[in-house]
Amino acid sequence: MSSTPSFRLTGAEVRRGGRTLWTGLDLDVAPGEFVTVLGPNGSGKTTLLSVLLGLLPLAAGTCEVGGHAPRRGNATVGYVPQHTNVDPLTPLRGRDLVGLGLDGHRFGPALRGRAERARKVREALLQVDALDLADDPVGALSGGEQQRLRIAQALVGDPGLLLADEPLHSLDLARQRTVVDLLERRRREHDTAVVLVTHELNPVLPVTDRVLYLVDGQFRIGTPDEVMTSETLSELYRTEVDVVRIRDRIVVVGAEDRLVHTGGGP
Ligand SMILES: Nc1ncnc2c1ncn2[C@@H]1O[C@H](COP(=O)(O)OP(=O)(O)OP(=O)(O)O)[C@@H](O)[C@H]1O
Repeated sequence: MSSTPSFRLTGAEVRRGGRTLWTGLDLDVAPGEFVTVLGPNGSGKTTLLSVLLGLLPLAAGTCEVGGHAPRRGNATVGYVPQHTNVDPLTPLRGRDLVGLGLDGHRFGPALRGRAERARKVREALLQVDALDLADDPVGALSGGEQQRLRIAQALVGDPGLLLADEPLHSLDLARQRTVVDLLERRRREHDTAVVLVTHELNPVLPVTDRVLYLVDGQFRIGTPDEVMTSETLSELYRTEVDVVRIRDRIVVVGAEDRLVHTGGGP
């Protein structure tokens, strides 16, 4: 395993709309590590991804991605944005959407030819079990089908770091498992670090190395066993929260108006 972290945040602080979302965040993520980011709406989970994508400067501290300052269009970073449905009239086929993952990183012109490009797109489609969607108009696909294409788009550039914002959204349980297995294989076989933002911990619990839990400017980082305890979450939420383990699932009770990752999952 390489000694350069996939990314490193040191004393990181982010402000948005005049509000400090979090401050003093130190986080080194190793290649191949799987980090799950949890927290209520507005706690700054997506904002963390924006920082790593070079879209938002820190208000304080430092951020390095692969040993360098984050920058837009970094070919080594794959991104699955938060889900929005594609306009039904968008004239894109499945394979075109996936191919944008190459063009967006300016890989397109460097590829030897159309055959090589087509091979990469096909490989990415295969990885998400979506080869049958290659020629379908994207706007006519279901939310879940579009989501699988987006994941293929993020993988087509062969990223060393994959940032995924609620990638299980609108997938049924079988597809959720397919995607989680895919991400797990990706990090194991290619050493791709994965940062996954979600409201549903349980589907990714078996593959999660560490949890970053953000609440109202406070955060905790650690293994799921370290972070997902009644004591730690009660501290974070500043109210009594119970964390209960039922078989291999974790259920959080006591802050239902703010917690949305209770229940659900396989
Ligand atoms: N472009 C922006 N300008 C100003 N404030 C913003 C901007 N984008 C997000 N914010 C604010 O930053 C805060 C954090 O947003 P962010 O999207 O990171 O939260 P989140 O934890 O991902 O939430 P959710 O679970 O709802 O997706 C919110 O209060 C949001 O309103």
